[in-house]
Amino acid sequence: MMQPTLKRIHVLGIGSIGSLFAFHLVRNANPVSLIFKTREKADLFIKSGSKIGILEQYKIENDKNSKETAISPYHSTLNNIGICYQSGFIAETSKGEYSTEPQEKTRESNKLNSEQIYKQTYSVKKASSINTLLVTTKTYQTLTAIKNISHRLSNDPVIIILQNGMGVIEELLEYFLSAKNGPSPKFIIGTTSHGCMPQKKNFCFDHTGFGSLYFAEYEGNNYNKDNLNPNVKHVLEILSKLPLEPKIIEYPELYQQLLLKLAVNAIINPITALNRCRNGLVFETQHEIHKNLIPLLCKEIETIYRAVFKPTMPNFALESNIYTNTFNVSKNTSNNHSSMLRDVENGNKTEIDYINGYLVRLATSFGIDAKYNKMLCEYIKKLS
Ligand SMILES: CC(C)(CO)[C@@H](O)C(=O)[O-]
Repeated sequence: MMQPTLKRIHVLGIGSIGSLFAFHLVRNANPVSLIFKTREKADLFIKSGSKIGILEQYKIENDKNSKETAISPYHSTLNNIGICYQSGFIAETSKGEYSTEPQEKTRESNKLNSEQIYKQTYSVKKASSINTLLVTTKTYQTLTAIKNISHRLSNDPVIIILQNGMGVIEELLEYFLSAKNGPSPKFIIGTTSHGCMPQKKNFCFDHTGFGSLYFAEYEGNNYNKDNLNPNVKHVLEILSKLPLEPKIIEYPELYQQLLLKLAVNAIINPITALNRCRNGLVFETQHEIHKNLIPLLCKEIETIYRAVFKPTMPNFALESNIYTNTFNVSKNTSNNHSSMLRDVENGNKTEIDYINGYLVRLATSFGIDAKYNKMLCEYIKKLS
């Protein structure tokens, strides 16, 4: 069998989750390139030392019998010793340039613009083509971000999609199908409840909640579980070694995990954004209105999922299980500002169209009126 020709993993979307994964991929000895949106951002990364810092902040039980002590091989090295830095990344731009270490500084002329300063300061090289791409961008930015790097994709890249919300894979499939003679990627879809938040310091993050992590080959790849594509298999092997408790599963099970996570996000994200509160306060009594809304949302989501899975309803999709699962995530990530709250705080667009909006579209396709999800979409859009 032909050996996969995978070299470097490119990460698109250098936010909290992208950085957490890039950090652990490099610690596991995988070559990683970070694709920054702008030259300025790549420049800032290099000036900050070309490193990512992670502070493991999730609670570790000291009890010897506790399962949690076995979660990550990095506990002993990372926990209680403060932030841990990882270097060894290449910073790239979407155009396909990357910068090596600073050359002799020649910044004496203030007549130079930032582009010229950059060119004189760093040696800018042409970046390699992309075989393996980990996408952790915001859902609404993904299609544009992929279009911007499409000239750099190899003929048969493996694209891993790991983000909140749903609906992006459909957009990407449509794009790649319509681009004649373009690359024909194989997709891996992931979902995670690991909590990670940016610190004030550039490129430093708090890993605040040790959650779950699942990956599966996307079924639309003409998935055949007895004969996985060798490149996909190789990438799944790399992902399975991450110290974040990854589980490699089959797509139908992953689809359920995606819908489970979607339900969590459809409750925690808009409620934290509307109340400007941390995840841990979503179920607290001081937020009475939204406390009453949660059971209604759980019921509505159950109705939608019942239509999706008809005639066999999986347990996770029952109203009571959606409630319990969301409650647990809110407690496990209690100190987090949800991604939607952070978007609202920073004046950014939110992912509401790919979370509650996706549920509304799914409901409509079954003739269901998802009025509580619709209401949350309207409220959130007024904020951002
Ligand atoms: C799980 C979650 C709600 C934790 O903050 C996260 O998915 C988020 O912030 O969107």
